[in-house]
Formats: sequence, C-alpha cells, structure tokens
Amino acid sequence: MTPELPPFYLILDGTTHLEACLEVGLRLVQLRIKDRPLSVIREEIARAKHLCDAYGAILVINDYWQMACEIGCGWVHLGQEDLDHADLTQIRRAGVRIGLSTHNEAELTRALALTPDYIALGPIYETKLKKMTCAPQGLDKIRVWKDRISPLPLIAIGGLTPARLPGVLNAGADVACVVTDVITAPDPVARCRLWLERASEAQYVAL
Ligand SMILES: Cc1ncc(COP(=O)(O)OP(=O)(O)O)c(N)n1
Ligand SMILES: Cc1nc(C(=O)O)sc1CCOP(=O)(O)O
Ligand SMILES: [Mg+2]
Repeated sequence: MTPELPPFYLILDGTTHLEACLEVGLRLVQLRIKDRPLSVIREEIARAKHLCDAYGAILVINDYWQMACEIGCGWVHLGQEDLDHADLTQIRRAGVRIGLSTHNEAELTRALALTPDYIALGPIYETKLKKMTCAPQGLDKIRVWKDRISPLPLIAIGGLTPARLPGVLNAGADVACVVTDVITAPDPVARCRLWLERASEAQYVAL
C-alpha cells in the first residue's frame, strides 16, 4: 500500500490526551515537548510510540531526533535551527522520515535540497503559541509553495481553526496542522473529533 498522510495533523505537548484522541480517529500526531527534563521527554516519546503503534497512527517527534531514532519512531520534525545540528544521514539510516519547517524562500530552497518527506509552511495566520520572526504567510503563499514542492506533501500550520480549514485545503495544502485550537478547547478530545469530521472529506496525500 502507498504510504500516505491524513489531512488533519495534531501537535500535542504530552501524552495526556493522546489515547483519547487516537480513540476518536486521530492518525497523525506530533509530540512537541519543550522545557522538560530529558528523562521525561524520553518516557513521553516511548509512551506515545506505544500508543500510536497500537492505533496504527503516524507519530512525529519534534526536535529530539536522536531519541526518535533510538526509540524507533517513524518520523521527526525539524526546524531550521534544528537543521544546523541534526545528522540527516543518521536519521535516514535509522529509517526515520523527515518533515521540515519553512517560512521564506531561502528556507524553502534549503529544505528542498535536503529531500525531506514533507514541508511545512507557517504561520499561515497569526499564532499565539510562539513568537514568530515573520508575518503571517496568508493563503496565497500556500499555492506558491505547493507548486514549488509538488509532489511532496505540504503542511499548513499557524493559527488554524475549523472555519479556516476549507480555505487552507482549497489553497493547496495537503494537511492542516493545529495546536492552540485543540489544546485550549474546553474539551480537547471533542475538538479533535470535530477537526477529524471537518477534514474527513479531504484526500489523503501520498508520500
Ligand atoms: C508541522 C510543523 N511545522 C512547523 C513546526 C515548527 O517547528 P520548529 O521550527 O522546529 O519550531 P518548534 O516547533 O520546535 O518550536 C512544527 N513543529 N511542526
Ligand atoms: C509550532 C509552530 N510553528 C510554526 C511555524 O510557522 O513554523 S507556527 C506554530 C504554531 C502553530 O500553532 P497554532 O495552531 O497554535 O497557531
Ligand atoms: Mg524545532
């Protein structure tokens, strides 16, 4: 079977809600843990891998590529700063796929030269999650990026809400990636289920 990515991609900062989200159908999730002891991060990665394997979901590890390789995870997500230190040859030798962040043309050129498995463009809209050094990209940039990277999957990230999903997908994104809208919801699992319903009409993108 051709490997593919589902259209909804959730970023979580730990495993608290992971199993419940998998239970309602989440199949693409990134573990993005900041400022925790390495021992905790290792435990969380191992737990997330165990759960994602059980549900047949794709797990992407942000930043901690060495642990991802050691624990046998299938994917890592790396930002431009991570790229200054990460050993992509070692990551690939471990059979781990690579997603890369981009925010401008120079980063896109650098990313494409590294032949990643997906490229993320952000922030599409203003994000409250972290301080960005660039202005929101807007929907038009999605089409420009998709034309540049096709057939690689394009992930749209930053300030996304269910209401913004059709615009992002119609503009050419293959996958919508979300943090704040879900994790700050009164019921994050119900919000995840809503996203899955809204994205259910969209195509899965081949890898
Ligand atoms: C899908 C996706 N896109 C972009 C990012 C941002 O990654 P990065 O630039 O490494 O920044 P941090 O997430 O580490 O703050 C992402 N994590 N996922
Ligand atoms: C972690 C992250 N990286 C971005 C980038 O543009 O590289 S935007 C972003 C935050 C996205 O989260 P939210 O859905 O909360 O806006
Ligand atoms: Mg990072």
